[in-house]
Amino acid sequence: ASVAPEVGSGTSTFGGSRTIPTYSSGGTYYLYDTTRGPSYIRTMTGNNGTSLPGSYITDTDNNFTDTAARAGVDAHYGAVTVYDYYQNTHGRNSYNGAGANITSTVHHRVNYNNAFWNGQQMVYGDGDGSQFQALVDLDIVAHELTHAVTGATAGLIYQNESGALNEAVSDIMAVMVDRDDWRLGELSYTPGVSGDALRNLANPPEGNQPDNYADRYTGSQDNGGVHINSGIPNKAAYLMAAGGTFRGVTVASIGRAKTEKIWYRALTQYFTSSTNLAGARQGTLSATADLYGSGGAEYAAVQNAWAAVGIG
Ligand SMILES: CCC(=O)Oc1c(C)cccc1C(=O)O
Ligand SMILES: [Ca+2]
Ligand SMILES: [Zn+2]
Repeated sequence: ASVAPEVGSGTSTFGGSRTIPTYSSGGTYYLYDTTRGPSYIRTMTGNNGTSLPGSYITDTDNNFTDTAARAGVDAHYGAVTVYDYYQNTHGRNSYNGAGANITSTVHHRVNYNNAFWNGQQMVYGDGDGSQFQALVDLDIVAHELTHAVTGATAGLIYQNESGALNEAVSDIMAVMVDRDDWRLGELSYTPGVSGDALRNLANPPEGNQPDNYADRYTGSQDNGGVHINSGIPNKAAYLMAAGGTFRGVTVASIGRAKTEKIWYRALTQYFTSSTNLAGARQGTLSATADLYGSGGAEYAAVQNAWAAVGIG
């Protein structure tokens, strides 16, 4: 058929190749998926300008190897991977739970060290080549799409403690999608330096974040420290999943699978727009009680994890 969904491939920014869903029409191939819940999941290029969504990324065959296509290949791979995570792990059909279409745009602006969800779509910069290379690491894609999930559910206000929780939810879901580690954005961050990451949920201070409530930032920078204080709930989530003794408190590991279920249920059933970090403790405890009861190892681990970071 000259118009059909296809399975294609493409070269990744980070080396190697990705298998990606594509669409062909009249011999032109597009980064465009029609095989999942949404009518489309599509990845566009901003051509290093500011207009959105920009233009389609195309190829004359089903193997996207052009250098200019690499960021698009990764963003597209990430978008469908994160879609599948929410559908398969949490039974959620797209960020709104009702199959909303997903658009991503890469090559936004010039040397842009940012990635964001603008309320309608995901947008990715190329980085300046020093602080970042293309910000299309799977962790980052999952972080951005989770901002959309949060926006469609709890709507956590993006400032002060509710904003730190908003950021933490995005980081926590991101490390559950990119399940190999507790680091965030390591492929995109500082291409000239190996072994570092944008943030590390196992050890937030590595990313200049606090890992306990007493050390929280109370200033006005960064919308009241949303990317700073997220280290506190991030550390709590890490302790729930991996366990450990921290600041004199021992937390028994409950594993990643239970931890992601607890946080997803807390986000979608208990968190509201004004939930602060004390409210995050309460919401995750309520979610744990719903899922596993309030007398078991899971509930104790959640209690201890928050206590270890100085909350509750
Ligand atoms: C892990 C992804 C991330 O933090 O993206 C951002 C960057 C790189 C700069 C500013 C804001 C964000 C964000 O999405 O919070
Ligand atoms: Ca990672
Ligand atoms: Zn964010």
